[in-house]
Amino acid sequence: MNRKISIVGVPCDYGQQRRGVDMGPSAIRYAGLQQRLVNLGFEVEDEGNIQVIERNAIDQKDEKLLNLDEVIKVNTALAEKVYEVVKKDHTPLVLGGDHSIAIGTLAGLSMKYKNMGVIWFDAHADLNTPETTPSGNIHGMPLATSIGLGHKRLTSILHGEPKIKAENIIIIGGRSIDEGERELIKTRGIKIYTMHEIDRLGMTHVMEETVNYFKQNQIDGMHLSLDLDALDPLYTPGVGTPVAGGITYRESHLAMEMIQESGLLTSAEFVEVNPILDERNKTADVAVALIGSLFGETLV
Ligand SMILES: NC(=[NH2+])NCCC[C@H](N)C(=O)O
Ligand SMILES: [Mn+2]
Ligand SMILES: [Mn+2]
Repeated sequence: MNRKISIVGVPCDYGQQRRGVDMGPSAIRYAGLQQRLVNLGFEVEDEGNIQVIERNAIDQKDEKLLNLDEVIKVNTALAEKVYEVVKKDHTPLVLGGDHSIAIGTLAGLSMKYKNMGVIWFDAHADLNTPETTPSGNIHGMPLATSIGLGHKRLTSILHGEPKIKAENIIIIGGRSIDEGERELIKTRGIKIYTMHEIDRLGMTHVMEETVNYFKQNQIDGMHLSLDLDALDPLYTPGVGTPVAGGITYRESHLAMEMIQESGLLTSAEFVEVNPILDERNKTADVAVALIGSLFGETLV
């Protein structure tokens, strides 16, 4: 990982229907992100926010994929930005916004990494397609999109190839998986550690297996996409789609520390922080604490 980090904010809430997640980047910055990274010895460049058109100005069209045009616009701009960041060899740290922004992040990263491993830390699998989505919300589709499944205009952002390989995905924390997603997990052989495996094996074992698996696959980069709803809502109440029975604060820190220890990490994104639903910025505080561990903070 390069010691120069580029922060990119994406104040996008078009991938789902609750307002407020567009304020995520601001809340995470406010929680002390930059100083935290500087204290760890990183050179930090805040690239500012991707421009997102004000939601009030858009009338909701009656469409199957909600706000498709806006999601495409944001993700195209983000993909180009992330590509710029990796071209100058900086480590991208992307702040959401809802999880639809992973479409742009992964597209940008795919320009540099051809065999990238992706850790999808999430209560959900985000593997829906226009055919299987129960909601029409594009934040439920970024993983499917990135392996080349879904609306052509989404899968062809930046280039027409799949952005990542299904066998290079590991979902951690899953506990709300839709029928169509289950099918894809089976047919595509996508690796997933649900809460069942986390309870049964323990987070240490899950992370050891994750790191070993990626080493076996000879990945050329590793991206962490962390949806704050992976944690139990007890710790991160400020999310739009909370699911009970999640990862604990301690387990999530351990996972971050073990990713850091692996030395494989090359980029990260933290998404779904919704300050309107939060309690005194608790969820953004957790995001920044996790980023601290991910980038090398230790207890002593
Ligand atoms: N990134 C998220 N929080 N995604 C939640 C997705 C929920 C549900 N599976 C859907 O497709 O609508
Ligand atoms: Mn989620
Ligand atoms: Mn998600």
